[in-house]
Amino acid sequence: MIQISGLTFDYPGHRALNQLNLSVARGSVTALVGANGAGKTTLMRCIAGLETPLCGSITVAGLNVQDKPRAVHRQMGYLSDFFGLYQDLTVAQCLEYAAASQGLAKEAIEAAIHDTARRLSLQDRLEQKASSLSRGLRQRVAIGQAMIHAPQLLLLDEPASGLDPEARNELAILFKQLQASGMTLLVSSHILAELEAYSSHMLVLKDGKILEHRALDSRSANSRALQLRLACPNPHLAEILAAHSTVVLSKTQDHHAEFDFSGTSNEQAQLLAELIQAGLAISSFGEQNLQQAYLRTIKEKQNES
Ligand SMILES: Nc1ncnc2c1ncn2[C@@H]1O[C@H](COP(=O)(O)OP(=O)(O)OP(=O)(O)O)[C@@H](O)[C@H]1O
Repeated sequence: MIQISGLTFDYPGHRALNQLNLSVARGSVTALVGANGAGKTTLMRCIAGLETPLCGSITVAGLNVQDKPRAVHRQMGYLSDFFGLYQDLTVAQCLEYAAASQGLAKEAIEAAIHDTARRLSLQDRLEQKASSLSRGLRQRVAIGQAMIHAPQLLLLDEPASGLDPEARNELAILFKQLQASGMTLLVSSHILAELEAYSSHMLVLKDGKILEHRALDSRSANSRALQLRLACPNPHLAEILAAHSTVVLSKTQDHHAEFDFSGTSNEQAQLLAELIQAGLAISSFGEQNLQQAYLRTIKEKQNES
């Protein structure tokens, strides 16, 4: 869906993106993560055709973003990290405005408003003014504006910032529904637990470069990152784990280990049984979450450089 080759972007006196190469698969949901200033917003703005790179090329659905920005915009929705709504417009008017500016035919607009409102559970709010909406509802209207033209690709910059846990959960459910309907999503956030609920891939940026881009779905990966925690420390933990040919250790302490495991779920269950049999008092055993995977990536790459 997105192909990027040799992308470099400079702000005056600062290189924000440095020779990025990237391919984002159709139908994926990619969590775009990285520290403040890593280049996430700049990357999204370049993909959205809102910035002109120094060099490199970006194509979306086979269309070159610089050559055919309007055609690309028809395939794409973009929610900026600082979006605004016209306060005096009702929700229906906000959606109508977005539909018209996306070039939807007049006769298609009414249906698009109702379809979008239904998907975002905004049907009961259509006549309410934007100024009277809660933060979560405003966010949903802004997402509605970005997707009213049924784009193939949705770029969302910090879509959950400022939302309460319930609204975040609703957003995660929505993103899963959008993915199920065939949409490709690129979503940036600092809250990794939230991205984990719906992401299929993780793209880590650091200082304008890609640190890692990989699938999160362990069912499609050859190996998965597991972690184990002990109720009582055991000085032989590393030794016991290392005896298994399916295990490649990445970090061990007396009470905690992180490792890559290559094997089926049955073999994983077998490993757990053998570790318990070996006398380890295991209090938790399972896949690393996104936050742990992210911190591990950052650490590994730091050690490499
Ligand atoms: N208009 C600008 N002029 C100069 N430098 C800028 C400008 N906008 C961003 N930068 C710099 O470019 C780098 C990348 O910024 P960007 O906003 O893309 O990062 P980010 O990963 O989205 O950060 P955050 O998580 O804080 O939103 C940062 O070092 C930032 O200071």
